[in-house]
Amino acid sequence: MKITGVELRRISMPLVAPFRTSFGTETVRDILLVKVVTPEAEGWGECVAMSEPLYSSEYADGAADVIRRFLLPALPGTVDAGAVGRALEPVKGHRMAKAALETAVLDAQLRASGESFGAFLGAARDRVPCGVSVGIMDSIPSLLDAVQGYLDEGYVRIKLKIEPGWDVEPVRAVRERFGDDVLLQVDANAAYTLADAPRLAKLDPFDLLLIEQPLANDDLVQHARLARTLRTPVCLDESIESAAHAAAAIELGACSIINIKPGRIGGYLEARRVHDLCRAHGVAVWCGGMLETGLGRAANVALAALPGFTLPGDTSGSRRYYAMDITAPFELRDGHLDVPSGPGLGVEPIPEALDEVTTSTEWIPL
Ligand SMILES: O=C(O)CCC(=O)N[C@@H](C(=O)O)c1ccccc1
Repeated sequence: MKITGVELRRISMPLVAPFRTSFGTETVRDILLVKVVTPEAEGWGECVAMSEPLYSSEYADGAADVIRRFLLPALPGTVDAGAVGRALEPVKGHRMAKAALETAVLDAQLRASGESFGAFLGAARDRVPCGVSVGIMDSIPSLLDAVQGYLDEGYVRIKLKIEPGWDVEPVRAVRERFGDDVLLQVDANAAYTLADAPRLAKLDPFDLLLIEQPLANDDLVQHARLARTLRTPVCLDESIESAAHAAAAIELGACSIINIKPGRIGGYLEARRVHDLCRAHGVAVWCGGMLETGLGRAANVALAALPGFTLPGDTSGSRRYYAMDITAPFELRDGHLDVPSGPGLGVEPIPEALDEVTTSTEWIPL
């Protein structure tokens, strides 16, 4: 496709409630959107980088800068989405920025050809079961109220954020209140060290689906040592930034489940490669979330419909995070979200909603 130009747009999306993790509390999501304009169609990509480099080394201002100064100049005049990754290889890292640009090119291409994201990626289902991520709360009673509300909404899996001092007790309280049949998992966001292994082993009796990213992002060897001591399966998130990382983690026994977040991994094409690799090794995958708007959510729901996504993902309804989404809201139905079937992402930003949350736009002609 010949790219006429690219719009970098920043939006500020207030969360319906503070979302606390082991690395900070989000109250507003500052998001970089990338719009690729071609003669045939426009395409959208949502950069999942946070406003500060606390989840990973990337952050929204940095992503905009690297796209503006290095990624766009690296794109050939006419480009196919499958060639974007190769064209951007000389730039090291910046996977979330690359993912947003590649996704926007892919979306434009698919809108022009009339193919949906799900059909292109190889979706095997037309709806996906939805889990929900529950932040660290001020008290056990407020946690139980939140979990009750999400179960009432129909979520099929509960993920609890944990950190030292908020781990065994909240898990025990949820099990005691809601029973053993609720699908339950925890996410530490790298808040522990190997010295905490005895503490993490106290989670084993609660029959958790998994414990996500207990240790440091860059330490597969220690995760492998920890995995050998725990009964609860170890799942990696931040540690897996490519198919090569996934292969190394599987080889080392560092995890038995992987959370696939296309932005973290460098795009939906690499995410599919991780999916395919894991499926070949019998490693279950599920689709993670980064508080995406309906644009990123549409792409994630399409990805989550691939056959190897055998665990419910963090593909929640729009209202989990936003009172007003910038697209038509994703709404849970019987604990599932429908995979968009229209061309490309299958959703469009609603102009009025987008204008309301836009804090800056920048047009870059190519
Ligand atoms: O449902 C969602 O989109 C959020 C799921 C979630 O918990 N994301 C976590 C994570 O570590 O996976 C996160 C939150 C905020 C920022 C980055 C990551």
